[in-house]
Amino acid sequence: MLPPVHPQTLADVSEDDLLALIFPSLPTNDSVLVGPGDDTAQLATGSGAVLATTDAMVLGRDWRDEWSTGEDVGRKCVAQNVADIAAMGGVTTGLLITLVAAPETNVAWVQSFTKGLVAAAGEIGVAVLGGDLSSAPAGVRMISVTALGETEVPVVHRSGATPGDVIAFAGSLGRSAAGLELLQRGTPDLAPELVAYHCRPRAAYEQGPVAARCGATAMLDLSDGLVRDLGRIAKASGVRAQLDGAALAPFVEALATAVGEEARACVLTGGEEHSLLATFPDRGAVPEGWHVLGTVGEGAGVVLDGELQHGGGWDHFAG
Ligand SMILES: Nc1ncnc2c1ncn2[C@@H]1O[C@H](COP(=O)(O)OP(=O)(O)O)[C@@H](O)[C@H]1O
Ligand SMILES: Cc1ncc(C[n+]2csc(CCOP(=O)(O)OP(=O)(O)O)c2C)c(N)n1
Ligand SMILES: [Mg+2]
Repeated sequence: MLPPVHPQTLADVSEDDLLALIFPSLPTNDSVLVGPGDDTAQLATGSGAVLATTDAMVLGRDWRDEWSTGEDVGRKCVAQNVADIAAMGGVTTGLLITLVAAPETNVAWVQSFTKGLVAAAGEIGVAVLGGDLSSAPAGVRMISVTALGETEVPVVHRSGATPGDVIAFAGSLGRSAAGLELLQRGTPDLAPELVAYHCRPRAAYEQGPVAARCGATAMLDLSDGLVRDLGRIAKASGVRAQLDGAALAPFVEALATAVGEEARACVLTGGEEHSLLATFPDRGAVPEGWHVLGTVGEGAGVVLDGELQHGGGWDHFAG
């Protein structure tokens, strides 16, 4: 349990004071040989190889304090990274958390962030191994999370799809983007469950290793939009990804009441969903609970009902 909410800003406390608030609640697991507090952490590995990934979140770009609580941000930064490990077929074992924040940041925000982080990591048995704190100019706050993981099965790359494969996903489509759209319109009450998914995504992490065991030929997690991310599989594999509009229709319809005409764009180009998208050698190999969306053919790019798809999706720099 975290101590009661703190009334001060970071300018009022020392780094050690702040760490003393954070450390007691951090989750651990059996792989942790040295946890937070020393110069590095030490993690035992069973498989002889480590999966490593990192993802950053920046105030104003990845979240707004009017829309997301500290707890939401804590949960989301875990989800983003754990989904990346799952997308290789792996299981996350530990996380390193860097918090860079302006001195005017409330200590209560850091406590709320830690609560979300601890909850999301603890629920899936992931240890928080340590991290770093740094100050920033006024108005700046960012989080960087590094996740470490392992896999008992060979990793699944983006590059293994071949013509004849089936495209499928586990999780949801367009819900995060629809939630963001409602926040931007100022009508979050129209579908609070979509807003909740945007603020606190929880991907089907456990399906990553399942897909790997079922022979997935390529896989990634949907962070920048279905068409853009599928295009990455197509490009890495040297194939054409063929989406079937009829297979996508129910996911578009499910969002139509909340966001109307935008529903299709949410499904095709919405980011931050963190569902797993994979290709399998045939329909029989697609695991239970996965939804088939199309097939892999010869050529390049992504087509929807035969029509080549251009642009859309999230890009930090090109917009
Ligand atoms: N600044 C960087 N230096 C080196 N490699 C990077 C950097 N940024 C991203 N990458 C690598 O580029 C690839 C694509 O990154 P990204 O789009 O962030 O992946 P993801 O959507 O899985 O988070 C990843 O393999 C990532 O490790
Ligand atoms: C205030 C705000 N504006 C816009 C967005 C939408 N947004 C921010 S990042 C992103 C996509 C992916 O993020 P990134 O951290 O680059 O994921 P990666 O591809 O590295 O996994 C999206 C759709 C948001 N979450 N919050
Ligand atoms: Mg990234």
